[in-house]
Amino acid sequence: MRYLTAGESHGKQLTTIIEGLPAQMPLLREDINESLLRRQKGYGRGKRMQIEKDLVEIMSGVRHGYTLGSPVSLVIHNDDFKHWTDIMGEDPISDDTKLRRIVTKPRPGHADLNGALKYGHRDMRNVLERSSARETAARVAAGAVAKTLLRHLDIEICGYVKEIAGIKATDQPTMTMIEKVGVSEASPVRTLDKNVEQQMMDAIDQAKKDGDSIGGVTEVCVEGMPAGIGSYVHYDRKLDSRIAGSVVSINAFKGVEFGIGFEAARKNGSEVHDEILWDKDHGYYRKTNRLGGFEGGMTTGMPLIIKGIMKPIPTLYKPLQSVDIETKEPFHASIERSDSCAVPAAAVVMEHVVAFELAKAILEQFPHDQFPKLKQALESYRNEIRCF
Ligand SMILES: Cc1cc2nc3c(=O)[nH]c(=O)nc-3n(C[C@H](O)[C@H](O)[C@H](O)COP(=O)(O)O)c2cc1C
Ligand SMILES: C=C(O[C@@H]1CC(C(=O)O)=C[C@@H](OP(=O)(O)O)[C@H]1O)C(=O)O
Repeated sequence: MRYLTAGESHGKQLTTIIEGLPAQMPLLREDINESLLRRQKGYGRGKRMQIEKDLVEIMSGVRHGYTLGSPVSLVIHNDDFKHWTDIMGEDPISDDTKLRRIVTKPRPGHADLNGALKYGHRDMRNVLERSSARETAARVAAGAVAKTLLRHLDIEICGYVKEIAGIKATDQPTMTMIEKVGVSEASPVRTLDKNVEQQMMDAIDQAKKDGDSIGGVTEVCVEGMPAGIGSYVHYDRKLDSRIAGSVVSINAFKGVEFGIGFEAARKNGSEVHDEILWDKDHGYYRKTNRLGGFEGGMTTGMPLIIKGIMKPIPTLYKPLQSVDIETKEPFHASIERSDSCAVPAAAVVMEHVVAFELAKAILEQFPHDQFPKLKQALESYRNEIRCF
């Protein structure tokens, strides 16, 4: 299974095409919309999120609530496009640079300058429109389809905020806790401790007041993955490495940790590795889960615990210095709008990119064109490894 996305941030729409889904899998528009709406929430977002109301249109590959086995194509319309029709339309436009809103001032921390150098664009709008994190809406749509597949295989996944600007969530949530607490409309920074949540929101307010931005740490927890998904035989079949790649591919993500993560470098082996136990009901399991559910590029059957590290948003109201590519003069740009913190939204994005990698790995290991057969195959495998 794979997916592609297309679309510019202020263009007409975002498109996602997913290929390789089995037929006869239940899939509803609501499954995807719920994820899209969660991604739009989050304290610290800018004005753009007040313009957009992300809703998916399923254009192909689904009939009467079930997949057909043919490519699934999904569309999300950009409501902001109506303000950009001339600038983002496909028809030729006047040479008047003001009218075209040509971008010649690259923003530090964005793809602007490197993208311009690579593709030869003297108008960096041609870079920023695609490099924008608006594209993560299309990725969440793909991930929501993958999450639906996982859910029907009794695998649950959730992403939440672990840390914002150095303020840490105090709890280690389990799936039951996540379901109970959820992600509320008013304060989608997911932590059980209201006090910590308030501190995070205060830090976001302060950053905004200072014209600055902040980053943080997101975490994804997965329960129900059987042991032995992924492989140790080749670098590109190691599931932890694929997940790491997909997490770092999210805009502004600069690192990944599994389980205790970088802490492992400072501990002895006896404090890091997870001892193996067995009982009749559960089969093999671990006394601890410090390695976050991965060994040798494969799942261990324990919950997967994955952290993503997000840098602060690069566009600042108190802007950094840069150089105009036409005049070569230094400037301090003024900006119109930006998020000051997108960590809560990014936690939802991370949940969905991880979901896609997991669903893909399962389909590689149990290749079935019909979803009921995939479900059956996974169930037999679960029984097999329990008694192994
Ligand atoms: C959900 C989300 C929202 C974002 N919103 C903004 C934003 O409003 N302003 C901004 O400058 N960067 C924003 N970013 C980050 C930039 O898209 C990203 O830093 C930039 O494309 C450069 O990519 P890199 O940081 O991965 O190198 C956002 C990222 C995510 C995941
Ligand atoms: C549109 C989204 O995020 C955008 C990501 C983004 C960036 O530079 O990455 C910049 C902002 O967009 P704009 O320049 O239109 O204000 C964010 O709102 C979204 O998440 O759907």
